[in-house]
Parts: sequence; C-alpha cells; structure tokens
Amino acid sequence: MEGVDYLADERKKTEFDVEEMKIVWAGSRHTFEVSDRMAKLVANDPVFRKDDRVMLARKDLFKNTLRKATYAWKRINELRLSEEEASKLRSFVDEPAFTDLHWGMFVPAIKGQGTDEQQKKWLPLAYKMQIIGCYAQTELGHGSNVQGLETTATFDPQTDEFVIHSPTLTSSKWWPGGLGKVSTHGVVYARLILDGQEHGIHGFIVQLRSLEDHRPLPGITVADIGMKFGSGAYNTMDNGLLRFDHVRIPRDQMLMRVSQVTRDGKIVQSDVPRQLVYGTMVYVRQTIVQDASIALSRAVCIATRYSAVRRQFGSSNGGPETQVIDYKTQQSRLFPLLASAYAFRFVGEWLKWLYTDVTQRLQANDFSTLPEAHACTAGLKSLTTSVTADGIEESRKLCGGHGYLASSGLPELFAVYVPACTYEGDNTVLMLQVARFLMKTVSQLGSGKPPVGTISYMGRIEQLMQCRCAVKKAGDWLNPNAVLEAFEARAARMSVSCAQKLSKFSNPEEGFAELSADLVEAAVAHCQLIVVSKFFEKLQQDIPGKGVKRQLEVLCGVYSLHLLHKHQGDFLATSYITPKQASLANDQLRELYSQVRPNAIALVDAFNYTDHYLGSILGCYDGNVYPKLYEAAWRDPLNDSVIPDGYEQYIRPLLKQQLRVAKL
Ligand SMILES: CCCCCCCCCC/C=C\CCCCCCCC(=O)SCCNC(=O)CCNC(=O)[C@H](O)C(C)(C)COP(=O)(O)OP(=O)(O)OC[C@H]1O[C@@H](n2cnc3c(N)ncnc32)[C@H](O)[C@@H]1OP(=O)(O)O
Ligand SMILES: Cc1cc2nc3c(=O)[nH]c(=O)nc-3n(C[C@H](O)[C@H](O)[C@H](O)COP(=O)(O)OP(=O)(O)OC[C@H]3O[C@@H](n4cnc5c(N)ncnc54)[C@H](O)[C@@H]3O)c2cc1C
Repeated sequence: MEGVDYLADERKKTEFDVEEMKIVWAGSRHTFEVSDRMAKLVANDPVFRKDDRVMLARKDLFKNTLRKATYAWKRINELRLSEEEASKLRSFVDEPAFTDLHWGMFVPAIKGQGTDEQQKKWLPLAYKMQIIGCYAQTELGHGSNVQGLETTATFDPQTDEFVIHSPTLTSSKWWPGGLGKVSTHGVVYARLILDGQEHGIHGFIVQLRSLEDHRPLPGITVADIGMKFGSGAYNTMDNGLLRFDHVRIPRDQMLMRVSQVTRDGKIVQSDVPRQLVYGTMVYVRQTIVQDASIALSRAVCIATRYSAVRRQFGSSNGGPETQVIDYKTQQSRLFPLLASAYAFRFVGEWLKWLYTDVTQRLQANDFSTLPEAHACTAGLKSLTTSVTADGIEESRKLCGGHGYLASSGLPELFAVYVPACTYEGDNTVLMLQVARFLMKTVSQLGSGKPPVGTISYMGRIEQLMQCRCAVKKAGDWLNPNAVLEAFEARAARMSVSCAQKLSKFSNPEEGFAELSADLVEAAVAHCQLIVVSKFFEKLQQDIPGKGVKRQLEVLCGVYSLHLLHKHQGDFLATSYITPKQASLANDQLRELYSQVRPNAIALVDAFNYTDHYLGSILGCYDGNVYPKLYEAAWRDPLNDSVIPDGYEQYIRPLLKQQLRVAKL
C-alpha cells in the first residue's frame, strides 16, 4: 500500500533523537545539509535511474555511465555547485566512472607532486575537464612492488625531452581506471634514467589521446583490459592497458616537487622526502577509509530493515511469526556490523584530520609525522576495507534467499566494493607496512625518542607488559579504561613478541618474511586499537540530542567487546585476561545487543540514505518489501513473454525427444 510505513512500529521504539544522530553521522550540520540536498537532487532526477543497470551488457553499461557522468558534470556547472557539493553529487550517482580517477587521483597527484608552475599549467585544464586524467602506476607484472615498475623515462638532453617506453610485455600499464577508453592524459609512473643511471620511480604527465579526435597519439597503444568480477558492478569503469613506444614528452612534464631534472640532465633532490612520490596513495587510502563506512552502512541499513520486516517461526495461536531481528544469532551477526559502520565513520573523520595536519606540516617542511600518517592510512585502509567487504557479504546472508536477488542491492554492492581490498595497495601488503612501522618503534624504545600519536601507548611498554585485567563483573567491561588497556596490552604484547622472535634472526629481512603472518596479526591488533580509541575520543566530545551519546556509548561497547570476543585467543594468549573475564565480556556484549535492538531501525535511518541511493527493495525506507519484490520480478525481461525465446529451438525438441525415449 502506497504511503504506509511498515516499519512505523519499529520507529516508535526509538530512544534517541534521530535527527541529531544524522548530524553526528554526517560530521556537521553543514555536511548533513549538503549531503541531503545532493542526495535528493540525484534521487529526483530520472537521468540518474539505476534500477535497470544490472540488465545492461558491457557496451551499453559503459555508454550509460558516460551519459550519466557527463550529465552530472552539466548539472554541476548549471547549478554552479561548489567542489564539496559536486563531489557529493558524484558519489550519490553511485556508479564507478572515469571521473572518480580524474578527480580522485589525477588532480591530487598533480597537486601533491607538481611544482607551483606545473599546477598553474595543468590544474585549470583538469578543473574544467578540458583534459581528462587517470593514474597510471600499476603494470601487468608489478602492482604492489612499485620499485619494480619497468616503464622507463629516459632523458634526452639533445631535445630536452623524456622518452617514455614500455620495454617488455610485463611493463604494460594495466588496471588504471578511466584509461581504457576515456582519459586524454595520465600521470604515468616510470623509472627515471639520466645518462644511463637509474634514479627511481617518478610521475610524468603524458598525453595519451588526441584532443581533436580522441585517437591514441603516435607510439601509444591503449585499450580496455576486459570484463571484471560481477556482471554490472565495476564494469562501468574502463580499466585500461597502455604501452609506450618511445613516446617523447617535454622535460617539464615530469612532476618535479620531490626531485627536479635540470636542462643538462642532472637530478636535484629537494628537501622533501622521496616517499612523497607515494603521496597520492596516502591521500586516496584516507578517502577509502571514509568510503568504507559508507559502503558498510549501506549494507547494514538493508540487512537491518529487512531483518525487522522478515518473520520466521515462533507463531503462537495464529499470531505473527518472530521478526528475524529478534533472534540473538541474527543480532550477534548484524549489530557488530552496525557498530563497525559507526566506528569506521569516526575513525575516517579522524584520519581526514590527520591527513590535513600532515599536509600542512609538509608545506612547512615538517616531515616528522609522515611515517605515522603512512602507517595509519595503510593500516586503516586495510582493516576497514576487509571488514566492509566481509560485512557486505554477511549482510547478504542475513537477508536469506532474497539477499541473493539483484534487487536486494547487495550482490552489486559487494561486487563493486570487494576490489577495495586490492586496489590502492593489497591489504596484506599494507598491513606489512604497519608491521614494519611497529617493529621500528619497538626497536627504538628506550632510545630517548618517546613514541607519539597513535603509537604513544608503546611509551608505557613496561606497564603494558605486566598489567592484568581488573574486570570482576560483566558491567566492568563498560569502563572505557578497562577496554582501552585491554586493547593496548594486547597490541603491545603482540608487537613485542614479534620483535623478540625477529631479534633471533641474523638477517632481519629473512626474519620479517618468516614471521610475516604473525606480524600481520600484530598490525591488525594495533589498527583495531586505533579504531577503538578514536571511538572513545569521539564520545569525549559534546554530543547534543536526547539519548544520542548514550546510543553511541552502546555502539562503542558493541564494537570493542565483539572484537574482544572474536579475538579472545589473542587476549588470552598474551595473558592479559583470564577465561572468566573473556566470558564476562561476552555476557556484557549480549546485554548491549538488547539495548541496540529497539533502536536498530533508527540507527540505520540516521544514515539518511534515500531509497535511490540504497538501491534495494529489501532496504526500502517503508519496509513494504513483498509487493515490491513481486512487482520487480515481473519487470525482468525474461517475463516479457509467457513462452520464452528459445522454446521452439531448444525446449520443444527436448521434450519431444524425451517422449520418444519414453515410448522405447
Ligand atoms: C553500485 C554500488 C556502488 C558502491 C560504492 C561503494 C563505495 C566505493 C568507493 C569507491 C572509492 C573510490 C574508488 C577508487 C578507485 C580505485 C582507485 C585505485 C587506484 C590504485 O590502485 S593506484 C595504485 C595503487 N598501488 C599501490 O597502492 C601499490 C602498493 N605498494 C606500495 O605502496 C609500496 O610499493 C610499498 C608496499 C609501500 C613498498 O614500497 P617500497 O618498496 O618503496 O617501500 P619500502 O617498504 O622499502 O619502504 C621505504 C620507506 O618508505 C615508507 N613508505 C612507503 N610507502 C609510503 C607512503 N605511501 N608514504 C610515506 N612513506 C612511505 C616506508 O614506510 C619506508 O620507510 P622507512 O624507510 O622504514 O622509514
Ligand atoms: C578495480 C581495480 C582498480 C584499480 N585501479 C588502478 C588505477 O587506477 N591505477 C593503478 O595504477 N592501479 C590500479 N589498480 C591496481 C592495484 O593498485 C593493484 O592491483 C594493487 O596494488 C595490488 O597489486 P598486484 O595486483 O600487483 O597484487 P600482487 O602484489 O600481485 O598480489 C598478489 C598476492 O600476493 C601477495 N603479496 C604480494 N606481495 C607480497 C609481500 N611482499 N608479502 C606477502 N604477500 C605479498 C598479496 O597479498 C596477494 O595475495 C586497480 C586494481 C583494481 C582491482
């Protein structure tokens, strides 16, 4: 029935001010208002419809994305949207496109690695989309190992040019988004060669296609790499391959903020550390952490609403069956994901602050916080994307059979999201970077240089190695200090244990390789501690609105205690807690689930997602799931006719043949 809210009874149970929670989720009233306005603008414009997307074949899918992306650009200009509004609008269009890489990597690479003059030349063109750019780093043979890239950029002093070349098949650029069919330019990463000497990997702005007729320029071979995971999903994106055959570019197209090549072919290093060549990756990893909370909250919103609608078993005297959300097993799978979405939102907010802070410091030639920023962005990117990818799949299972329907929105969300565990750094490779940072920190303890920031807890290493958990009853686990100390002690002890084992190897690199699985576990423990501690820090802030802070405290408890329960092996093995204390934590966790239960629908309403953005019948705001599923089935092209295409050719002869067999 039109206009009936099938979740109204659920919404009546709410114990907090949802409108205020929406502001907390958005980050500020201003961000909420911009988001809300842009989401509605997209939802109300028929050009941005997406319910037909899963039916499209690759070419139509791609053209459809071009149509939407260019229409979005037209609206951005017509409405004179700010950068913030434009970026929100693009995200609500909700379709991976070349514009993600243009705005998300090409522009930031020029901003971060280009000199002032280079920025002055290229950014205005990029801002007006008079050139479209991609980020061409990964090759067929090398992705994780950036130092192993094979593309060469050889300086020719005769002509004052670089010669960009792909010497082998494995040096072909492979994967860059937007490269396959759209980009006119790329920031291409290549080995710099001056007078026969190698000088590491640097970024170069290379024009790839003609601005007149879009044909590849001489010496350039470029194409799409082919279909990817899932039928629709990320196939809206033209990930590309690219080969260079001695392509010449002017010297001033090497991005020269980190190192400069002079007219006579000499390299001059600026004060800036060489790792800044990796700066765009740090920036993007930070945005990916923010996106993780969005993707996870979408999945959780769908699974929570549907769990309140869906009923199975438990009917007595002909009454309604039990809502599946009331099953403790459903709650123990769903509510930690809900809590994780909030936790990732807050750690993402903090990481954005950290990134802004490190950027300002870099501008003032203070490079001291760069290693921590690298470790935090790498580790949190790895942790949040892994949990989110698994969480989307768990949400699908929480929706039973209907979760497998494309109209649930979950299969597509999963297919689009899951490469986040790989792109912008494979999650294991990134955790190993965190492990290196941890081992370095442990080795420097006692050197007089106290660890700061997210690693400052290591400064209390003696206390953390010896302390024992003081929890005596379940409610003691609600004390933030008890929880924080548990996570700190676990992370510190796991790191120290790895460092002790490492010290037994005569070759540290061999030791690191041998112990890498343990090191990854220590890095995960450290990253989980960061998320828990940033959630607690959020709760220190003034949070207005009836019951809002209380709900966040409950979610923070769920987030930390479900981790403690899941990883109790770590906490027990490091002897910080006893089995009894682990069991008390689980008792408290169950109690917290009961407190989430009446607020669950309101907690996902606070994400403020339009039905358009969610793109899910199971997650629709009014909960009127069954009629919508029934109607959607009839819209499937297979139901255009009662007798399917192919009946005469295949089904009828088959049936006849079976008759003949039966007669024999
Ligand atoms: C329909 C539904 C829609 C649903 C939508 C859902 C939401 C979707 C969201 C989508 C969002 C965005 C879309 C994104 C689109 C995809 C973009 C993907 C783009 C890419 O993938 S680009 C390619 C990225 N490539 C990588 O990340 C490669 C990974 N490898 C590396 O980073 C490095 O090579 C390395 C692993 C770090 C190793 O490098 P290297 O060997 O040079 O380094 P060492 O280990 O020797 O370390 C040397 C030294 O340098 C320090 N260091 C390393 N990296 C950095 C850094 N980045 N910054 C600062 N410092 C760094 C390291 O710590 C060492 O320091 P030390 O000497 O120990 O002090
Ligand atoms: C959808 C998508 C979009 C992308 N977009 C872009 C783009 O726009 N631009 C771009 O340049 N690139 C892009 N990429 C490439 C991406 O950045 C790389 O695929 C990614 O960095 C992983 O590198 P790889 O493929 O070389 O993985 P590999 O390193 O080959 O990983 C394979 C396996 O080896 C393991 N492994 C590798 N090294 C180690 C190690 N040292 N220790 C232990 N285990 C290890 C990994 O954990 C993994 O299990 C994209 C990729 C995808 C999937």
